[in-house]
Amino acid sequence: MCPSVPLPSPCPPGILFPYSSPQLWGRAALQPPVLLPTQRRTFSNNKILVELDTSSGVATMKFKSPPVNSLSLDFLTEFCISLEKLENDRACRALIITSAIPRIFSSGLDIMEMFGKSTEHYAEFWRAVQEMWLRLYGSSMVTVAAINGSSPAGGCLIALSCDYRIMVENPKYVIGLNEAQLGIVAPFWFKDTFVNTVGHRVAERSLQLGLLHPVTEAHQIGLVDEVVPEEKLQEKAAAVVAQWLALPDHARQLTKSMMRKAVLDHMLAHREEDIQNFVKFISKDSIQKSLSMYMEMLKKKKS
Ligand SMILES: CCCCCCCCCC/C=C\CC(=O)SCCNC(=O)CCNC(=O)[C@H](O)C(C)(C)COP(=O)(O)OP(=O)(O)OC[C@H]1O[C@@H](n2cnc3c(N)ncnc32)[C@H](O)[C@@H]1OP(=O)(O)O
Repeated sequence: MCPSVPLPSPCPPGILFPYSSPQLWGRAALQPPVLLPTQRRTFSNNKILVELDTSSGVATMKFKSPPVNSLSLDFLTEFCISLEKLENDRACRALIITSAIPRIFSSGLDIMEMFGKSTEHYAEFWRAVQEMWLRLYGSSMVTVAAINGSSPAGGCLIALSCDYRIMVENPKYVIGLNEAQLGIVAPFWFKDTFVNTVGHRVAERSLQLGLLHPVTEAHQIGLVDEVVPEEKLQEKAAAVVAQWLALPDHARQLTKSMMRKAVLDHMLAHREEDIQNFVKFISKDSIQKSLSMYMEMLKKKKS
């Protein structure tokens, strides 16, 4: 089958036809088929650092928003811009997402964005959360979450939206959709993304109890695909990416799209309604009180 990129015609003499080599399938196949020295392109903002190795087509994205990589409106905006840049870059075929903050992958949605703000702000914030998920879950790149710390709620959603999850083995790290513990509810597309990863029964129990799973348990239920020691994480992520990139991009991408289309389409069809539901829900006094108590609890835990 032909890739969806235009074929060079005629094939230049003296070189292998680029599409015959699995390593050259896909967007990077348009590069001239000569051995190039490793080339790195870096771009950064104050929340995220991205390094693209143009010879392998693999980008590494590091969250670097202290103290806990919470997903504020600014963070989500920078995240979406970075994803868009990589998606539109023909030299990029894969993305590894990890954290530069010790012990934390991401603490999830920034609770302060959902507390004591205007309805307009809630709507803008929620649209940004949706946008992040649409871009990541619908990405045509190979995406691997290299989870080097705890990853509750929205942080877990980022990991779930990737194609593969590798987590560092550490008894202190947890991951899961713990919204119920905060007195809030994971929206249907969080739930669908979770169900597509761990299956209905496991998701139902985990969501209702708002469980944060220790790493070994997360592995057992299929929430993470592999567990590795910290020092092996990047090496493992690179090996997984290489395995996935060995396939023709168009076949992998069409398969990914087939598997995820129903969930993405469902959300797109109900996007505005979902924003209205969020604004109505989060503006309730009882929900604001729950969030306030949760933040208090976090602060007390420290003292
Ligand atoms: C009918 C249905 C309609 C649909 C309605 C939809 C409803 C909404 C759905 C929302 C979906 C997703 C929600 C979320 O993602 S909510 C966020 C959930 N996250 C958590 O529960 C994590 C909370 N944090 C922690 O457990 C810990 O902080 C940590 C991440 C394990 C790190 O622990 P630590 O000891 O290293 O650091 P700590 O001292 O606790 O924190 C440092 C400071 O950071 C603040 N902070 C932590 N997490 C958040 C956060 N998510 N948002 C904002 N701020 C956060 C913490 O308060 C500390 O601040 P300070 O130093 O005391 O000022």
